[in-house]
Amino acid sequence: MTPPRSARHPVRVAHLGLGAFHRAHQAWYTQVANDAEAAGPADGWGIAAFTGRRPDAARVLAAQDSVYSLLTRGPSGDEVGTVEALSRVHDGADTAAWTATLADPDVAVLTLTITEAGYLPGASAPARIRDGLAARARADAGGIALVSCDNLAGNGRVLRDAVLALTADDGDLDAWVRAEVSFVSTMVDRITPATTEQDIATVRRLAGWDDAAPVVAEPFSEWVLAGAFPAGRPPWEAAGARFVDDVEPYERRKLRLLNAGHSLLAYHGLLRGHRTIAEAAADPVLAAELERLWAEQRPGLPFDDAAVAAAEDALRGRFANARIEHRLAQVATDGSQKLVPRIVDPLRERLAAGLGPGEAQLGVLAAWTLHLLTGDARDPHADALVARLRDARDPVARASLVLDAVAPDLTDLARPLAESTASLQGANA
Ligand SMILES: NC(=O)c1ccc[n+]([C@@H]2O[C@H](COP(=O)([O-])OP(=O)(O)OC[C@H]3O[C@@H](n4cnc5c(N)ncnc54)[C@H](O)[C@@H]3O)[C@@H](O)[C@H]2O)c1
Ligand SMILES: O=P(O)(O)OC[C@@H](O)[C@@H](O)[C@H](O)[C@H](O)CO
Repeated sequence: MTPPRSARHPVRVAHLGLGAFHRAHQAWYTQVANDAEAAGPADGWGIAAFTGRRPDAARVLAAQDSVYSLLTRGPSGDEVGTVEALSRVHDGADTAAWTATLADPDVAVLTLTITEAGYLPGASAPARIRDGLAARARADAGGIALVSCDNLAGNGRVLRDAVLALTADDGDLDAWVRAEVSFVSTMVDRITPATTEQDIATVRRLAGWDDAAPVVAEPFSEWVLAGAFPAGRPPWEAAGARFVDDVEPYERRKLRLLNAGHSLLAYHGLLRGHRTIAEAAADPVLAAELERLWAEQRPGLPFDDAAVAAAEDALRGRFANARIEHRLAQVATDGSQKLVPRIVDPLRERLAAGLGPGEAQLGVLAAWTLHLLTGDARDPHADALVARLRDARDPVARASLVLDAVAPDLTDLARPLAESTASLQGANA
């Protein structure tokens, strides 16, 4: 049984990448915005959400009228709410629905959660966006804001570059995109692990209906945005979103403390036999390594010491929330993409500032190397690297290959990275 909807708002937002995070974050902000305005079926902001790669999420959600439960899981209890901000869901392969949605003049915003790899040259999302924008230009449907919600530094700029790379050979479309499309940069934050069977059972008990697509998230949530919305936007500030001139300081803080910390816990934690972020964070060796990493990442953060200390303190509590089962194997995916903004950029900045490479920073790259060599890594963009690592003739050659993949300008660090990897291997033997 699906709970009856109180309203289906007109579609004014499109979304690509119908994963857990979209449902716990942007859809929840939209829900709160609609609630705050007491929006009815004729107004408010409905979302048409498209899957990124597989149709599964759309199938399951369509069977329950796109309504689902959000289980907010604090350190000492659960709260369940119903989200009905999705007005309709689609298989991303449905190109007719996609182009019709983007060509709709009522659609003012396209949000994206397509993972870091989704922006690489050759990925499908930028081409789909180009096709959608071409349909919008043909329909003369006016400006639109594209809002990347992926964990990338300068995500608005990265998206703009990826889209413009595909419009360059079509002068009219290129000029239209440059004039009409706003690429909004964002910092997004809410720890949202993949939903488990156990979560589905918990929601069944708490919500009282058989939700096949609930999503679980921590209570903490943050969204900071910079950029124009030429056709308007939901009043997301009702749920705490902040609109600023420059999102970069917030992005840096998040990527270099939270996400870098996650990567450290994931690669070291898996080598030490842990399964979740909370388990790894409770390991005294890793807790100390995390503090060391945060100290090394500190120089590039544009906040005063008190603000950084407050962010770190909040993170200690968030990582320790053992009721959020955030699997290290999930966090460890796609390291070849994630490690650049999280670890390599801050490491590079340390070197530029005349500081030595951070030992904990090198330690994360060392742990990633050993993770790749286990053969368990899920990172399609590193498959060739894994094969070459296995064939490498010695540890320094191996470290050079790793650096070449994520930091080709830093191959001088091959020897210290090889030493770090050897010592980690010894410690975990
Ligand atoms: N989960 C979180 O805590 C969290 C927090 C902040 C930001 N994010 C961002 O959101 C992204 C998705 O996280 P999630 O938890 O929803 O993961 P998920 O696995 O639940 O969903 C991933 C979504 O991305 C789509 N996708 C994957 N690869 C793609 C590609 N190459 N092109 C287009 N679409 C693709 C999938 O189809 C799916 O819809 C993350 O990669 C991250 O950048 C997640
Ligand atoms: O989402 P990913 O896979 O890029 O990274 C894993 C986690 O670090 C990430 O999802 C965090 O939990 C999230 O960024 C918190 O807001």
